[in-house]
Amino acid sequence: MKYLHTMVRVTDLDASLRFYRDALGLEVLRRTEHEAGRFTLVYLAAPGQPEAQVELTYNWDPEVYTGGRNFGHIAFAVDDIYATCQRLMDHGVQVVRPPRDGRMAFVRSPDQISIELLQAGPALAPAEPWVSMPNVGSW
Ligand SMILES: C[C@@H](O)C(=O)SC[C@H](NC(=O)CC[C@H](N)C(=O)O)C(=O)NCC(=O)O
Ligand code: NI
Repeated sequence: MKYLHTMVRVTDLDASLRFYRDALGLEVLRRTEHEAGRFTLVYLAAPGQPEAQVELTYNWDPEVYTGGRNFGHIAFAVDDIYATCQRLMDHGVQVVRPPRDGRMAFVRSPDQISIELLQAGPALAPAEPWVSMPNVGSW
């Protein structure tokens, strides 16, 4: 068995690409338009990790997605959690759980999907502004 992808339905594909591609740094591997089913699929992955994908599903006809607590988050290891969080903030993304411990942070996608960011290797040394940055809501 081989892990392929996690699929999330998105309400605004352009906003989601600005988040997953531009802010988070994932690369678009493939995009398919499905006229009959009236939906678009976009597959993304971390650079150099094409085997572990996020599949964005965009239904052309608007739907309301009520996410249950059963879905937790999608997690990524990052080389520098401070730089990653700064880039996300520079793209207008709120860091709901700042990396005060130099190790873990959470952000949410435009559709409120939780994204966990974990520092690869040892935690970074405590540093401002992260040390004194409060949580924002839940994740
Ligand atoms: C190609 C493979 O990775 C897929 O996931 S296609 C699965 C297929 N997706 C859709 O039909 C997308 C549009 C649909 N309206 C939806 O929102 O899912 C599918 O069978 N989806 C059903 C599901 O529960 O994922
Ligand atoms: Ni799929």
